[in-house]
This record gives sequence, C-alpha cells and structure tokens, in this order.
Amino acid sequence: MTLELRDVGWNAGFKKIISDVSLRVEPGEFLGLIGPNGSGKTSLMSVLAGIRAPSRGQALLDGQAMKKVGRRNLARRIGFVEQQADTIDRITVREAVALGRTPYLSLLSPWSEDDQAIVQKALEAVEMHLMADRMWQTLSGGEKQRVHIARTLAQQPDFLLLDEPTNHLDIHHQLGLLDLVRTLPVTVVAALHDLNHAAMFCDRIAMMDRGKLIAIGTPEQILTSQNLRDVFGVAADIERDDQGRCHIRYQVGISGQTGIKKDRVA
Ligand SMILES: Nc1ncnc2c1ncn2[C@@H]1O[C@H](COP(=O)(O)OP(=O)(O)OP(=O)(O)O)[C@@H](O)[C@H]1O
Repeated sequence: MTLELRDVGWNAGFKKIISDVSLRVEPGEFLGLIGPNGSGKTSLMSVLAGIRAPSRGQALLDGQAMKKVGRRNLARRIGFVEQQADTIDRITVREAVALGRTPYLSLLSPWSEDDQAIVQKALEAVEMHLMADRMWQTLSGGEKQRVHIARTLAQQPDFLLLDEPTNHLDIHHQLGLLDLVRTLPVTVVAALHDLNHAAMFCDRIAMMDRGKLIAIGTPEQILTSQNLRDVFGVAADIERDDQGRCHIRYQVGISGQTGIKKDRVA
C-alpha cells in the first residue's frame, strides 16, 4: 500500500505551481503537509489524490500510474476531503455521508445493511449522528466539515487526504478529529496550518515553500526556529516536553524578529 510522487511538477497553464516533488507516503503514517499560503499544498494534495495529473514526473499508487488505476478503484483507495467543498443538492446529512459508499455500489451489489452500519459509524465518529436527518444546507461551517469527513470515512479508503481539515472546527472538534484520524487504520496526509497540531499528531512533516518540497522528517527535525523564520517569516522558540515532542512558542512584537517577510508581501 504505497502512494508515491516521483519528480512531480504541476502547471496551471504556463505557470509552474509545483516542481520537482518526490515523496513516498509510508503505510500507516500520519504525514503533515505544512507551508505558507500559496506554497502549493492544495495543488500537491490534488495530485496525490489523483484529481490532477502531474505535468511532469509520476504519481503512483502501489507502483502503478494513477491514471491507469481507474476512477472507481481510486475512490475506494483514496479519500480526499477538499477545502470549501459544497453542494447545492437538497440532501440530508445521512444522505451526504451515504455518498461515500458510491464506489462500492453496483447492480450486483446494491445498498445493504452493511452500508447502513458503515454510514452510522462514520456519523458517530464525527459526532454528527444526532443531526443525521438535518438538511445539509442548514448546517454551520464546522458541521459541514464534519459531514465531509464522515463521508470520506464511509468510503473506507486506505489513504485519507485532508486539506486543512480543522478549518471551521472549534478546538474540541479540531483535537477530536486529529486524534480520531490518527487512531484509524489508515494512512493520513493532512495539510495543516496549525504547526502545534502538526507537532502533536504527525509522524512526519513535509514542508513546502514556493511550490517545492524543501524538507521532510520528524516534527522535531522540521519544526526548528530556523525553518520557521526562513519559511514562514516568524520568530519562535521550540520547547520540548518529557517525551521529546516539540511545542512552538511564537514571539510577537520583538523588533526585527517578527512580521511577514518583505518578499512574501509582493
Ligand atoms: N488553477 C490555477 N490557476 C492559476 N494559479 C493557480 C491555480 N491553482 C493554484 N494556483 C496558484 O498556485 C499557488 C499554490 O496554490 P495552492 O492552493 O496549492 O497553495 P496552498 O499552499 O494550498 O495555499 P493556502 O495555504 O493559501 O491554502 C498559489 O499561488 C495559487 O494562486
């Protein structure tokens, strides 16, 4: 069970958005993807999910080019929760989550009690089971986000790709969600803006800057004061707890040390 990019680049028209990315997602790991706004995280996730074909290089699922895997198989293997996904369909929460079972349904394999149970379990996992009969359009941003995640859980993928999954969520549901996906028997790749969450939950962190993957390693290797200054333009001290896990303490208002780097404002 491997997901791999080899020398991947992706262009939007003539514009190079990501380049020279080589990355192997290890089975069972929680890989965090970090980087400033516009550094290419979403673009990279879309290539990993098989939604965008690389302009250069190869995207491989179990060693096979993704374009050869086929939509239905890809949907059984890879679940992708995109940013700001929405629907105008008039459906209930339960129906929205049931869409996750689509790749498994066919004339020979119609909707069953098993599908029903999987949907119920997914709703419970994100604490949305009590709102299962509500209409999608009436949900808050955070509730919609939890339903998206439940739909992807119902898909029972081997790889769970999450693009800023904690957007819109209150702190209880942010921590609950990251803890949940960490304990699931899946391989997770998540683009995260909260670097302390990345430190708490990720086995490894991949750091993007201006379309390139500039470093990959354990949280302790990647979340250094120097990387935070060079890549994010912020000053921070890194503290370590008894188990060696790091915690970032940002510095603000210290002359000459904080603020957005000038070349990022342009
Ligand atoms: N279809 C497109 N056409 C033109 N430019 C694009 C397209 N898609 C992405 N970009 C540009 O590519 C760069 C990377 O975008 P991407 O969404 O991958 O970054 P990101 O790291 O996910 O950003 P954020 O943290 O703000 O969500 C940005 O400058 C964006 O404007």
